[in-house]
Amino acid sequence: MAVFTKVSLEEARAYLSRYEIGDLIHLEGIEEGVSNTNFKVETTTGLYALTLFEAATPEKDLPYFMDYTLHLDQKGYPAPGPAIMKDGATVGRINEKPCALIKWLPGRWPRNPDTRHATSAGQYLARLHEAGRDFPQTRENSMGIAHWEALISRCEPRASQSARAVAVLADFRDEVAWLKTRWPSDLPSGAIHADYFTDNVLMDDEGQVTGVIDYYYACTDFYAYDLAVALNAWGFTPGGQPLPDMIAAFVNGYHEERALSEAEIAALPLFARGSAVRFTLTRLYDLLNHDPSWVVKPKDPEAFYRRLDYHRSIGSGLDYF
Ligand SMILES: Nc1ncnc2c1ncn2[C@@H]1O[C@H](COP(=O)(O)OP(=O)(O)O)[C@@H](O)[C@H]1O
Ligand SMILES: N[C@@H](CCOP(=O)(O)O)C(=O)O
Repeated sequence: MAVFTKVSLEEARAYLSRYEIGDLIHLEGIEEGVSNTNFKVETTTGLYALTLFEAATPEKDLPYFMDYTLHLDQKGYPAPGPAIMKDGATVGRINEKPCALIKWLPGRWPRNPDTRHATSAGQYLARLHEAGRDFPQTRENSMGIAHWEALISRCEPRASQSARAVAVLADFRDEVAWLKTRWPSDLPSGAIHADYFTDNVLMDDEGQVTGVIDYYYACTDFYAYDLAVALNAWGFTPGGQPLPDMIAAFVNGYHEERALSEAEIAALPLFARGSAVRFTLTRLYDLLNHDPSWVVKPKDPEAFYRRLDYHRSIGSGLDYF
């Protein structure tokens, strides 16, 4: 469950009075999610999500996230743009937590995605990149390759309890060194989502995207890296076995909307390896630092580590198509 911070009806009413969005009808805690506290809010003018940002989301970056989603929303992309307060602000505070009221988007994330879902998701990732092309702000990828060695170092002290974790981190020392010598420097780049997982893409009953949420890792990086993150999320079983048809459906959906260059296609296996390292590392860090009394269950790092074997076996980016 993800209501880390409670909000009473009185507190919600007082906060919502800063907006011109009518009167509060209903406030409901959302159990899903692992990072932030979310509520579904119904007012006399419509539906919204109220997010209270917990420690995982840096407060200093909230203006970037709000401006980016507002930009996408204004371009007609189905992103949850923030509601704007009477004084022009988009970020407020409830119970000492920074918070924002954002648009509620229709749809449900696909629990059992098939190739139809993957094609639509691929198309909408490409549209996200196109819609953000003229977004003028930048944000460094705080989970990008420049940070993986430091993340390995932060995992190592606690990893010594587990022979498996020690072996994975030793493998990653070599892997990151190898990736760094080959990482491209001049591919098309811009605003990326950086966490385009199935649970962040809302869809209708026909498997078509209705909304893309959770922009709290958004940053400036290569578009093809964002695609590789998404292929790792959509193209494997929950346990980490590859689903080549899903990978092909996603990548072809993307390519239809935004044609990938030869250099971007060539970089895909490298980016897919890097993104498998990134998510294995953050999941491992969370697992090693998990307190069993916490309600949120840590995600499985092994499932992401297995993806690395698959990408190491790929000869060319064209093999994903
Ligand atoms: N703007 C929104 N529109 C519709 N549903 C939303 C919206 N924001 C959050 N949700 C719902 O809340 C859940 C958790 O939100 P999410 O942003 O993924 O939380 P976390 O960052 O904690 O993982 C989502 O799976 C979705 O069901
Ligand atoms: N998608 C990441 C976890 C990021 O958490 P979120 O709750 O902010 O989406 C993973 O699967 O490791």
